[in-house]
Amino acid sequence: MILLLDAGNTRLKWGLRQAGAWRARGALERERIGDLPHALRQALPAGQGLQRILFCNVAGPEVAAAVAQALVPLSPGLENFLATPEAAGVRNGYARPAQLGADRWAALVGAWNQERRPCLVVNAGTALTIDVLLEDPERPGHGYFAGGCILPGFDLMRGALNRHTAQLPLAEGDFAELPRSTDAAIVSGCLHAQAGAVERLYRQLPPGSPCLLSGGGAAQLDECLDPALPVRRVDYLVLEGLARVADLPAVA
Ligand SMILES: Nc1ncnc2c1ncn2[C@@H]1O[C@H](COP(=O)(O)OP(=O)(O)OP(=O)(O)O)[C@@H](O)[C@H]1O
Ligand SMILES: CC(C)(CO)[C@@H](O)C(=O)NCCC(=O)O
Ligand SMILES: [K+]
Repeated sequence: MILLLDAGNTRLKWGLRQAGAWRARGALERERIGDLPHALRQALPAGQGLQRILFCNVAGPEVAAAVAQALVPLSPGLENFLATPEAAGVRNGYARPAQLGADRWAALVGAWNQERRPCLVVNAGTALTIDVLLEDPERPGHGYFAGGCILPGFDLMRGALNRHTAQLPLAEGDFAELPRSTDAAIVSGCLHAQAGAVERLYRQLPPGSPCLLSGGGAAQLDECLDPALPVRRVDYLVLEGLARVADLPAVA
């Protein structure tokens, strides 16, 4: 059994994989990382241990330490997954490839290996990331991460308005094309900004390319995207990419 871990800034997502298939997946709030061994023991078939742990972390050293600590009783040792210039058939176009968030890189690897064609890779989490994945002009059949954007996620956007103004509440409610209340104006303003950025970056792709949407905010964002956009909702895209890397034969 292999354990794949995606530590984001809000939640830790985990997946157990065996013989190329998921045995179990789940998510924990970052304050509940101590519950990870319990969740894993419930999911692991009796008598089965972990052969390998692949850890993708963009949440900093404290979270890394908490995860390592929680896994001591189970752990064969954590392998850190980091962005590299190339992985599993995808080339990283960042000026400094190692600067790219490991979660974005894993999602891009997962996306290419699912789609094998250009796509927009969107993760609506604590941050919203919108990444352009093309076919590599230098290596047909391979993926090329051509660049992408980082925005505040929905909660960060509406939270910033609330914290830094006198009159704006922590808005709740539904999206409206043309809002007529303060709450709707804030909720819709944040979602218009996010959807607009997705639709603008989508212009970088060949017409008809899929837009892969994942993360805790995916459903909410999906509701206000242009219906003409070919959206594909993918749960746990980062874990899919990590699984692809873990399933590869080790480089000698
Ligand atoms: N039920 C929900 N309805 C609407 N939006 C939601 C919901 N749950 C989460 N979100 C939005 O999703 C974003 C964060 O999602 P979540 O807490 O699942 O983090 P995540 O996708 O695990 O991100 P990270 O990888 O950064 O931890 C926030 O912007 C939040 O507003
Ligand atoms: C953008 C986030 C926060 C998204 O989780 C993460 O991928 C990150 O910290 N990235 C590092 C910077 C970058 O990707 O350019
Ligand atoms: K994040």
